[in-house]
Amino acid sequence: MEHSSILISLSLILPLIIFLLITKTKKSPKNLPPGSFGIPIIGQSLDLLRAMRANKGEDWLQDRVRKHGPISRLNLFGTPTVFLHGHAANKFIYTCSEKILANQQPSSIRRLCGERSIMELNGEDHKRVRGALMSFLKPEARDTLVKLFEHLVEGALAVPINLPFTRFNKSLHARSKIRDIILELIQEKKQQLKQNQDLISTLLNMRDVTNSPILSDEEIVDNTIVAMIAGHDTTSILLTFLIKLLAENSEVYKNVLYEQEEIARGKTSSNELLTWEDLGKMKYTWRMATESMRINPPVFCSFRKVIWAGCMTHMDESIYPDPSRFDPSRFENQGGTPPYSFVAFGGGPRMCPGYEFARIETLTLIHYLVTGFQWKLSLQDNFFGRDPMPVFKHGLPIRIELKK
Ligand code: HEM
Repeated sequence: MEHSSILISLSLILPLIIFLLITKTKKSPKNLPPGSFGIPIIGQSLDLLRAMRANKGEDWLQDRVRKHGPISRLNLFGTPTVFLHGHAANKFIYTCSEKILANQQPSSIRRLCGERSIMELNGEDHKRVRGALMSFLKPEARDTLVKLFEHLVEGALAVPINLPFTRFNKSLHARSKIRDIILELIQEKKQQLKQNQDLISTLLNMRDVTNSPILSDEEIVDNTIVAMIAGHDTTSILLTFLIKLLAENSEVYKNVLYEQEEIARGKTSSNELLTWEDLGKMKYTWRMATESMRINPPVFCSFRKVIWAGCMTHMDESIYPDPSRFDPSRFENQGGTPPYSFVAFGGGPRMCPGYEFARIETLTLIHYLVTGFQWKLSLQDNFFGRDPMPVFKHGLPIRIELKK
């Protein structure tokens, strides 16, 4: 072997030997939960991501619970962390003070969404930004930039190694382009001084008692990115599941159609828009959407300083008997269900501020879809994996036509 190749081999193997020696000789402190942190930075990330892409994320976490119990340590997406499981964990996380469990995302999400995004902030800063976002989330929001956001989301749960051709590197590039576009929009909107037409002008126009802007430009950039990610993929994946469900389950379709046609019949013309009152009448349709999110929650796991998959309570037999059965009537009377059992939108002070917005989008789309169109799935065998959001392997091709 040539000298140069020996040197290259040594430089690759030596760090690994040193790492193994260190981890062998270093005793883990007694008060850490069971488990291990694995290889630095990578830890168990690749294992979990592989399981999620095969839609086996829940099984992977269940195995962990069987092996180490409901609390264990691991290393995910560049951050040594603690995994918590179960209904008691949901209750603890959603109700405990931020002094005990401050919000902190894995470093991949932090670097893609920004240091000043709502998901990183705590205390008064969190309240200020959340208030600003919530005051916008009443009217409608949407924009272009879809492709860049797709790239950005792909790297949200990834090992945060920024080397050329890695997913994370592609996502960071997408973030930097999105940041430039949003900064340019901020400058444009500052000159136009238009009132609350969209998310950015709403955030720009917000003033405190001294008439100073409530959010800095960087905070507007980071939180526009979060609102786009949190608001786009979540609702669109819910709608994808519902379109599939309605095509496959004739009983559910019949009930939804009956409810929506009743509402359409109450209109004097087909151009008359839906009202708040109409949305309130769509009780069965929302129960169907809720049951769909119970079985297939769009958001699989969340992070504070710990990671937990709160939605695993959705499959707890003692809370939801025969949990794999699709049954919207479970949500008719919620009296007997313990709090923090259905957590598709999270809970506590960090519960999804887009809940109402997502409900309006979903109910409105389903109304116009079932009353105006009929459709069939083009593919029968189609399964989904999480990447990190649920994605159907072949998309969801459908044959759709106007109702006669
Ligand atoms: C079906 C639709 C949706 C689902 C299932 C969903 C789910 C969630 C969940 C589980 C959380 C809490 C995560 C945690 O506890 O760490 C959350 C937070 C959040 N969601 Fe949603 N969401 C949806 C739609 C939306 C929409 C439409 C928007 C905005 C346009 C939005 C904006 C946000 C924001 C900004 C946060 C962070 C809140 C904070 O940290 O205080 N979401 N969402």
